[in-house]
Amino acid sequence: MLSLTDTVQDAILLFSSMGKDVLEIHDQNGEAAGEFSLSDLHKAIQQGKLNESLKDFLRDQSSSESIHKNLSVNENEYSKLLGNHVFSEIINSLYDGVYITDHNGITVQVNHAYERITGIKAGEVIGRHMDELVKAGFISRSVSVEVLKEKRPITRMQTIKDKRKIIVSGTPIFGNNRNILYVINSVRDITELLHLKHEIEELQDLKKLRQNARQMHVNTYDSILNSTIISDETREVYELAERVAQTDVKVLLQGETGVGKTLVAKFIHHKSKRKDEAFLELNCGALPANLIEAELFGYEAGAFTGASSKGKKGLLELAHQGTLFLDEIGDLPLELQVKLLKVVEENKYMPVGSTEVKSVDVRIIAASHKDLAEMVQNGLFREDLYYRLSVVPITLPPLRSRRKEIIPFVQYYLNAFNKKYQFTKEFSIEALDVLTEYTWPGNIRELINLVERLVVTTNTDQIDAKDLPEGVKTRRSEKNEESTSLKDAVEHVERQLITKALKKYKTTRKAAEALDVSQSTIVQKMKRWDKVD
Ligand SMILES: Nc1ncnc2c1ncn2[C@@H]1O[C@H](COP(=O)(O)OP(=O)(O)OP(=O)(O)O)[C@@H](O)[C@H]1O
Repeated sequence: MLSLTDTVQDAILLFSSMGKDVLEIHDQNGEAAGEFSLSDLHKAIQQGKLNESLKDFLRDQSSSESIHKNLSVNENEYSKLLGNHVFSEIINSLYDGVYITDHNGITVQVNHAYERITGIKAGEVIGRHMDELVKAGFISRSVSVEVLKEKRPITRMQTIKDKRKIIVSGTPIFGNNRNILYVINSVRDITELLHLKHEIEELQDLKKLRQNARQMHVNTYDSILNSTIISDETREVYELAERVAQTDVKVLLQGETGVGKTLVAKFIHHKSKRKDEAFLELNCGALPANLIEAELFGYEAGAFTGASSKGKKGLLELAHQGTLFLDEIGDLPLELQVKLLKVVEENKYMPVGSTEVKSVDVRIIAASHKDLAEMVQNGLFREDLYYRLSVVPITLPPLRSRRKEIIPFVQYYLNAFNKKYQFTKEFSIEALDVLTEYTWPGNIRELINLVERLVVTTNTDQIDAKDLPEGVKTRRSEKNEESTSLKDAVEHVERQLITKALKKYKTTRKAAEALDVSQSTIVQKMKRWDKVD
């Protein structure tokens, strides 16, 4: 499970996650090279050798053990010692907890550190048998009892109340005739250590994210799109958009509000042969039906009350040879859908109040945040129009499922607003953490607005988690229940386990063995994740 070059710290995490007492160590060829036990870990912690490699640590131990002698002492001397107040003072001055039981498993002494670490008072346990204390729920299992049974030193990692993790090492003290007189347990709280290790790892992840963010800024498109951030998570979308830009094929962009549909439409236009002609936009959800009709198809002079006496050109005509982007197409009333179908199928239409059929050469890109396929099923959107418009459907995922992009977006817009308002603000790591966890119902648009607001309203150079709006802070914890499907959650766990195993074993074959799955399962999953990334 471990390699010789791993450090003692790496072993702590593995012990904690695997719940084992002994872990195998492998050399660089994957061959078994020894074992690392909980009692080795305990020694390493006591000797402050957390950053030492397992190879160095085990080498040092074997040389020191060879000079270690087993002391055997008279029983009377011990019982005198235990009652002695100098001895009590000595053990009370230790930082680690000490718990002593006699040969029957009855508690005879505990020190202050033990009380501090476990919250259990000496008066509650002294004179009581360990089995009784396990039954009463003070501890989950007794290392002393195991030592008495097996007559050898034993070390265990345990979880006590408040989910604190402790490491307990029990050592038997033998009398002259090799019978056990006492068991001395030393107890160390390693919760803090584990915590620190997690924090270090999280910081490293964050650092990597920031580096990626920098690379992504370089990786932008030119001209109008030089502010487009294209991450691994959206690269496929933009690559597809670039391919379809070469032809006039109809594209339907789908995704929640603010995910970047308009930007992709502009991107297609600017990558197409129409790039020097107009790109016009109509939000079908923003106007009543009659006005949409007038806007889109134009009207003849005097076509309706209030119409301009000169008539008006419609967007279709104005976008001739260019691109017309119809946003929120799902809101287009059914009667106008018929008219649009004629444009899409024949490139022909009639302005309002006119009998003249006009021809037009325009590329139409439609977008919707509603599920058009479902609308078709419910009779709210024409099926023929749906199929005509969605020859190439492109779906933009919500920001909450493109988490790797959040920090790059935040940093990018932070720079932009710092420049605009002449500030040099920065986000604290905690604030970035909260922003990464947030659900972003308004997606990138919401993120841009929030960053601008924070840059302008905070009065220190560092924007901290406490400066974020309440909604952002509270919606983070709801996120998992709200937006993670069971499938996503399972995939997330699978991915974590496989990544960890690959890191450890280096080859898919060995990782597969460790996880008890076939090698092809791992390879297939990795291929799928590669695509998603
Ligand atoms: N990849 C990107 N890089 C940088 N900014 C982006 C990116 N994608 C979107 N944005 C910005 O996010 C904001 C919202 O994007 P956009 O207007 O394209 O979303 P939308 O999906 O069309 O929203 P709606 O459905 O509400 O019209 C815009 O300011 C846009 O410039």
